Amino acid sequence: MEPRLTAWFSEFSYSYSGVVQPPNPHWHPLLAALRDRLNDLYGYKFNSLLANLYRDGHDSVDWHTDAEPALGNSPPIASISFGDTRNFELREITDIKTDEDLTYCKRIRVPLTHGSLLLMTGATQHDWQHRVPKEYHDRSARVNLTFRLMHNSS
Ligand SMILES: O=C(O)CCC(=O)C(=O)O
Ligand SMILES: [Fe+2]
Repeated sequence: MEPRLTAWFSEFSYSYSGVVQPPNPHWHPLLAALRDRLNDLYGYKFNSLLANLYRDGHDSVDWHTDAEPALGNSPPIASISFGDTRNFELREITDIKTDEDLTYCKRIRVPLTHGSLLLMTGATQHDWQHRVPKEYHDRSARVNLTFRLMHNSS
């Protein structure tokens, strides 16, 4: 699923892909300021953050949806990137069940550059999977902040 390093900030715990992140309410002031700014801008109530460090081009996260029950239906996720550019890929999984069928599904590739903000809302987590694939070119470190809205402890 991933080689990458992660840190979790939330009053709630978070379980995904067999990983359990315990509650960690010790927000760094800069991260809390970013969270509050996003909430002011978009009217969401982001209360949690999964921070990801891709150390180089060998770090990655495989195809997944962020559809944990504690995120509720149609979860909003705001993703801010710093450091080296990495490709963020989406593939549509509507009505598709097998890996074989996924060969010909609709795909989108977005290079996420330093300072970029990507918002995933609506049915994105229901209808699409996403990943950050390994790169075969040299890549230096990239930090990605995914702000999430947890409804209860999972
Ligand atoms: O690194 C990214 O841009 C995406 C990270 C991601 O999908 C996740 O942490 O759930
Ligand atoms: Fe994700």
